[in-house]
Amino acid sequence: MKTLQLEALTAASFAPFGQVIEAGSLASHYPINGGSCTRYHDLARLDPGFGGELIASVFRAQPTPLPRSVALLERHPLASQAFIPLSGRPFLVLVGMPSPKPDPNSIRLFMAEASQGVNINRAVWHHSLLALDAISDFLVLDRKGPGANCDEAWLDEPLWLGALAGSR
Ligand SMILES: NC(=O)N[C@@H](O)C(=O)O
Ligand code: NI
Repeated sequence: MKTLQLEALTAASFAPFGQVIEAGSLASHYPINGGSCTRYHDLARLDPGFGGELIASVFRAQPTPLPRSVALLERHPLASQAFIPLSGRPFLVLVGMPSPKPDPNSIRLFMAEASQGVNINRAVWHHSLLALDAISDFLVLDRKGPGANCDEAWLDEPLWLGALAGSR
C-alpha cells in the first residue's frame, strides 16, 4: 500500500486544488478600522454553483485515528467546499485532481495548521474531513441547492496515512 507523503499547506502547493484561507503575506491585505485590524482580502473562490446558494455550517468532527488507510474519496461536482478550523487544531487535507475517477498519481496530502483553512474547488476529489487529536469544530462554506452534489469513488488501491512525527 502506497504511503502518502505529508506536505506543508501553502497557497502555491494547494493552488491546483483550491485556495488557502489564512492571514498570509501573499494575500492582498490592508489596514481597516482605523488601523486596529488588517483585512486579508478575497482569499478564496467560493463557488455555490449555478442555482445554488452559499451557506455556512459547523462540522463537529471526531479525530481520525492514525495510522490508517484511505480508500473512499468524494467530490462536489456543482460547487466548492471550504473548511475553516474553529478549535485551534491542525487537520489533514487529502485531495486529487478532477477526473472521471480519482487518479492515485494526483493525490496529495497536506497538513493544514490551526491558522489555515482551505477552499476545495468544485469537482476536486477529496477525502471527507480529517480532524486530528480531539473532537474539532470547523466552519464549512458550501452549497445548498438542487442537484446531486456529492459523488463518491473507491480507490482501486487504498492509500496509507502514516502516524504523524513528533509530539503534537
Ligand atoms: N458530507 C459532507 O458534507 N462532508 C464532506 O463533503 C466532506 O468533505 O467532509
Ligand atoms: Ni466534501
